[in-house]
Order: sequence, then C-alpha cells, then structure tokens
Amino acid sequence: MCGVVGIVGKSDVNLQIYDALTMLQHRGQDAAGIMTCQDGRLAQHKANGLVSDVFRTRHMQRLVGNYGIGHVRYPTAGSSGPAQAQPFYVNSPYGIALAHNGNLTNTEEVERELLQTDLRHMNTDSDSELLLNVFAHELLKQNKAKPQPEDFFNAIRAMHKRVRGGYACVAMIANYGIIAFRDAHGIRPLVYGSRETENGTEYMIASESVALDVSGYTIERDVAPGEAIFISTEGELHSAICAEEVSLSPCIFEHVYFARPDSIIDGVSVYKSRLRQGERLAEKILRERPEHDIDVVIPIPDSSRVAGQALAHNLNVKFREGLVKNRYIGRTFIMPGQQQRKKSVRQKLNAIELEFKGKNVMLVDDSIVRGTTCQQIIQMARDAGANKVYFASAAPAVKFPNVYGIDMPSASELIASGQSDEEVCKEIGADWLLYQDLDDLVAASQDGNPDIAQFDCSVFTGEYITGDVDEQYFAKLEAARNDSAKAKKAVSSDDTAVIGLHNGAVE
Ligand SMILES: O=P(O)(O)OC[C@H]1O[C@H](OP(=O)(O)OP(=O)(O)O)[C@H](O)[C@@H]1O
Ligand SMILES: NC(=O)CC[C@H](N)C(=O)O
Ligand SMILES: [Mg+2]
Repeated sequence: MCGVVGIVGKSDVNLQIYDALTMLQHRGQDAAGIMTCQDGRLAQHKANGLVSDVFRTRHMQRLVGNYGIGHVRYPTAGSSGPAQAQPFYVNSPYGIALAHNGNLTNTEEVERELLQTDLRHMNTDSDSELLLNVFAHELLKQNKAKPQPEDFFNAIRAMHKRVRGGYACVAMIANYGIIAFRDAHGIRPLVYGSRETENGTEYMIASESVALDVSGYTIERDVAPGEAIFISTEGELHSAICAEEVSLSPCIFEHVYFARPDSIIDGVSVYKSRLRQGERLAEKILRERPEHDIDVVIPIPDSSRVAGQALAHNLNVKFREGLVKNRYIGRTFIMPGQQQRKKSVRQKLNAIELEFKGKNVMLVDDSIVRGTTCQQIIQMARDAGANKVYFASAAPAVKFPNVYGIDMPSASELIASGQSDEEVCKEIGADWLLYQDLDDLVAASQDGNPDIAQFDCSVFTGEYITGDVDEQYFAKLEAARNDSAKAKKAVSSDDTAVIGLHNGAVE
C-alpha cells in the first residue's frame, strides 16, 4: 500500500511533496522518492528508508521546480531493493516519471507484450515499471510533437485496456504537467485539492486527504474510477473518464487498517467508519453474550484505538490504554519479514500491568492477519496477570491473498486460512475470539457514503472485484512473495543492482 503525491504549484514544490510524503508514511516504510521538473530538466532522489532518513537538505536543494511527484513504498512486487524505489522514469516520449499505488495482476502478459511487441526494456521486476512503460508506449503511439490533454487521455484509455489490477497513480510529463489516474474500480484511493496563492491556483493529488491538509489544500473531490486528471505546468486542469466500464469498488481494508483515521476516502471519514465498526462489534457482543463479564476494553495501538473506544462506550465498559506504543517503531504488519515483524511487536508495545491484573480484559484490534500481533499481546496480557483474555477483531477473518496492493500474497501465511474461528482462538491463546461480520464491516463504511455500491472485500471473501485473477497468478504470487522468497530476494538486491541511469538512488 504505497502513498503517492503530485503537485503543480506556482513556486518550488519540493518541501510540500516532502511534507505530503511524511503524512503518507504509514502507507509505506521501505523506500521514498521525489522527482521534480524545472525548465524540462528532471531532478530526483530516492532510496530505501523513511522519508525523514532518505531526504537531506542537500537533496532537497537540488529538487527544484514548480511541479513534481513523490512516493513512499511498501512493496507488493519485485524486491524491496533501491532499484525499485519510485518514482520510475523513462525518457521517451517527452520524459515521464510515475509513482504507483496498487498492484497489477496480468504482469506476465504485459511484460511479454512490452518486450516482444513494443520492444521496450525493463530493468526491474516491478509492476510499476511495466505500468509506466505501457503508458509511455501508448503515448508514443499518439505521435504528437506537441501533445494536448486529449492525447494523454487517449494513452490512458489504451493503457486501461492492457493492464489489470489495482492502480492509483501520478505521472509527471516533463514540460507538460502531471496526470493522475485511477483504475476502473477505484480500488486504491486518490484525491485532489487546490489552494489559492498570490500567483494563482496550486493543485495537489494524493493517496489520502491528510496529505492535502498539511499544506492547506482544500479537497476538491476524489479522482473517479477510470478517470484521469491532467494539470498543465501552468495550472490548467482537464479531466476525462478513460476506462470503459467503471464502478466504484474501493478496497475495504483502507478503512480497516491502511488509511489514517483523519483521512476522507471516497467521501467517507475513515475515523467515522472505525467508530461504526466499534459500535457494530459491541452490538454483536451483546447479541452473543448479553451477560458478558468484560471488565475493560483495551485497544492494540495504533489502528484499533478508534474502534476500541466506540466498542467500550457501547458495551458500557471501561476503555483503558493498557498498552503503550513506542512511537519510534513503525507499523509491523507492513515490515518485510516475519522475524522482523515478530521482534518489532514486542519492541513496539508494552503492557501497563495494573490495567490487566485480575481483570477480564477484552483486547481489540482492527484485524488479525498473520496473527503475529495478537499472539504476543495475549501472552503479554496473561503475563501482566489478566484473569480472562478475550479478543475482538473489528474486521472479519482474513483468509485470502490480496492482489491489489497489500502484501498478503500467501494464504498459507494467514492464520485464519483453512481454520475455523475456534481453531484460531486456540492458536492465539484467547479465552474467546470474536470477529466482526462482513455485512457490519461494509455497512460501517457504506453508511458514510451510500453511493458506494460495493467494496473490494477479497481478503475476506476470496471474490476479486476485477473478476479476472486466475489460479496461475495466485500460484506465482505465492511462490514469488512468501516470506522466505522475499528474504532471498532481499539478500540479492543490494546496491550493485542499481542502475544510475534512471532507476538508481545514486548520490
Ligand atoms: O495479525 P498481524 O499479522 O499481526 O497483523 C495485524 C496487525 O498489524 C497491524 O498493526 P501495525 O503494527 O502494522 O500498525 P498500527 O500501529 O497501525 O496498528 C494491524 O493494526 C494489526 O495490529
Ligand atoms: N503497495 C503498493 O502500492 C506497491 C506498488 C508496487 N506494486 C510496488 O511494489 O512498488
Ligand atoms: Mg496494529
């Protein structure tokens, strides 16, 4: 789940892009990059690490120009090495850079066409590099010395026909401007806003509205499914629906875990949908165990705090922050290997004993994926002297791989895959495990915007919104991206793999 941002401003945009990426850091901790353009010359800096580690003053000084794009990466394809940090760049036509959130599902076919028919070179295993090259090839085919917005839209139209999967992107075209586009189902979020300056209107497009908030942009609206928005270097905005069959079916997991609660996605406040998740979970508890003996509700920070508060309130039970989060440890679920994830949970969370001792505790988390967090926290609660340890998940059981930009590639790594709720309860060591019902989870988000007819809930149901993901793809994904395969790739993708020409993080 990466974060993307693009800005067309009236003066240098580097600092605004940096600030926006900082606001999107929760979407990707592996790598960060910024590319800007001034007088047709592109400047870039990208590397592995957090935004605050990747960019030094000397980099920022060189990132000049009134338009640019940025990316924070959480890999779902290829490796996590520096050569796959984004934005990606191709020099023809015009000079294009792209930042992508999502994941393509027909990569084999796209790669074959690009190599054999379009005669283009791929330097990495990244699906984002493929996407950029498809767009570039289709734009080249428009064959315009001075392309107009319609030419960019035509290239996007042709691109939609060739690629499958989830993608919300910003692309910068040197000398022309920035084009943003979202797949036909609007699986991954993308929103744009504007702000007025003395010199005219500035535009920002980003994965989440929090990126707009920090620099004082006002939300205009979400980019619609299949829509492309082009903003010229002069700040003129054009838009067109470029995909044929469009339907808004956003990823429900944004509301469960990925997005920040202060973001508004497709008109839905993530904060409010998490409050409603907690309310509905409370209703289920009261239905199933009206005579429950829960003394206290304790959330597992960070993401379950909001749902936890509503849960406790609606149960009429005390809410206590019995687990303290170390603010210097990032999100554990999006870390690349199980060993690192496991170690980080213990470093990240510590129990306040007095909130557990002798009590019947209900721990609440937004979701249980691999079970790394809950297993350790339940043990921690027992060590702290809890009497009973109950566990509630604000999302249903995660049983199926994600193919649209969340790195859950392998069903065998998911604790609930092929196991009943009772078996999961036993494995995590809880006295009672309660999952949210899917209808309730969907309603919690849908209540915020009834116009959203459906969500992509594939990790819970195994039904993929694009309807075209074949068994072969799952098998390939599982083989390429299970934890041990990723560990091997990490070892082999050191700096020597970096090509300084355009994909490198060279100094
Ligand atoms: O079952 P698991 O595989 O452990 O995955 C689920 C856990 O991972 C996430 O937390 P994370 O630490 O990534 O981020 P957070 O601070 O936003 O809660 C999520 O909020 C759950 O706590
Ligand atoms: N999480 C994402 O959106 C990942 C984008 C892209 N598939 C990559 O691996 O870099
Ligand atoms: Mg968590």
